[in-house]
Amino acid sequence: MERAYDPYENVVTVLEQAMDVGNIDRSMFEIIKNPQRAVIVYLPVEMDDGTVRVFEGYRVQHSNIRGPFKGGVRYHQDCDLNETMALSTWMSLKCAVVNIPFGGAKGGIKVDPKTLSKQELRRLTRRYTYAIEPIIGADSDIPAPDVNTNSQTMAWILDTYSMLKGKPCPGVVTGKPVELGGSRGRESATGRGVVISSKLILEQMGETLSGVRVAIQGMGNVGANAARIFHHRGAKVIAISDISGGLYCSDGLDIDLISDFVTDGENLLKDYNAPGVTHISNRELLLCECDILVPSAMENQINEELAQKIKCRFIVEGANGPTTAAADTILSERGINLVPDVFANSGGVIVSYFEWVQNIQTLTWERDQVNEMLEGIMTKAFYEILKEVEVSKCSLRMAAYILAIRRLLYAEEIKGIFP
Ligand SMILES: NC(=O)C1=CN([C@@H]2O[C@H](COP(=O)(O)OP(=O)(O)OC[C@H]3O[C@@H](n4cnc5c(N)ncnc54)[C@H](OP(=O)(O)O)[C@@H]3O)[C@@H](O)[C@H]2O)C=CC1
Ligand SMILES: O=C(O)CCC(=O)C(=O)O
Repeated sequence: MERAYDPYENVVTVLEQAMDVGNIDRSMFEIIKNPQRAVIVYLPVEMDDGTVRVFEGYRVQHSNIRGPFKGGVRYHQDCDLNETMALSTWMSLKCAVVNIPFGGAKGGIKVDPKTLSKQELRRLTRRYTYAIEPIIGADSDIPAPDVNTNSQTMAWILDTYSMLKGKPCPGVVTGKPVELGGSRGRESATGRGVVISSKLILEQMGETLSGVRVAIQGMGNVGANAARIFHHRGAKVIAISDISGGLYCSDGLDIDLISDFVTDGENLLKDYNAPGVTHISNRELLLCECDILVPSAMENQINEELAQKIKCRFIVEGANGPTTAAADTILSERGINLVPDVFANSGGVIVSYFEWVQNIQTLTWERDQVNEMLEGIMTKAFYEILKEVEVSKCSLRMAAYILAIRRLLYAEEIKGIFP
């Protein structure tokens, strides 16, 4: 019988592969593999009808060796401890790849947020913050948005934490509203980073974004912002999707019109109609002929079976862990270039870093300055990854992992592992 996909098992497999390819001392593997702390919390919440439900939540702190723990909070019905462990590991790797002074963490609550009212979500978020308050803080662990959470969620976390501390603590979360100390450019940063990654990989082939055909799975924070920025930079977004299915137009979709249609969060793409636009399934989107495929929804979207059939030239991973380790090998054999999640979606945490720096120094920066600095950090990291590709004769994913693992282990070594 086929075993169910486990994201943590997947990231551990890739870590092992990278340590072998990079010739890294395997005796250090357990340090990289295991999170420093994994917390499960149970959250009693009063529903609007007066009943009480208890939700399960998590905060996994993978590593703070290079700086405070950092990573988003996800609300999803399939969220569990193993997924949160995988996501926290990816955060440590991501911050190390782009060389920002943060470690890695991730949080989540097992809940389908679409079944809760706004008031119920607020009470749930406040309960969760209360439960993890002892282990978060501007100098210890800094949450941010992830799937089904946003600047509003961060505002609730900020307010609850500040109430408990008896003072404003803006640096405890990033991705909050600009009016509460959020950074300009954070909302669109992950999508912008995906476009920067695409531009950088195309440049290696002597190409530009102009006219390239892009298919994007997921029309949330990452996918929608990436779609908009691709569109405005001259790429042709030919397919996009959300949970209800996808839209396809070989001449390019009108992303501005579609964004307006889905902006309030009420409308689904399945209800969008326009001349020349056809409805496709998420599977058809992943298999459509295009230059760049951007999975920006969930893990485990590109498996072995799909990897054999995918018809794109490049994959740029907007989501965390959308490609399984087995699929990765097949894509590599087929010569499909893949820009890995730990680099491609790092724009969010990079601008979160800028937000945190602004908060602790009581500064506010302009959007252009933020975007320019984001591009600078990503470009530098990309060339470091390319250098590692040459040295280790490996894929971009392997090179990014090798670079990150070496940085994490070097920090362990100079700190002195034992007290
Ligand atoms: N937000 C951020 O800054 C960052 C996010 N990421 C990663 O990017 C990915 C997306 O996150 P984000 O955009 O924030 O999340 P959002 O909740 O904003 O959006 C998720 C999108 O994916 C769609 N979706 C969910 N499940 C499926 C599915 N099975 N098939 C197709 N579409 C699906 C959702 O559709 P619907 O809305 O209809 O449910 C929605 O359009 C995640 O892997 C996340 O960890 C990585 C770095 C930073
Ligand atoms: O902005 C952040 O701190 C983290 C974003 C995130 O969760 C991620 O990169 O996966």
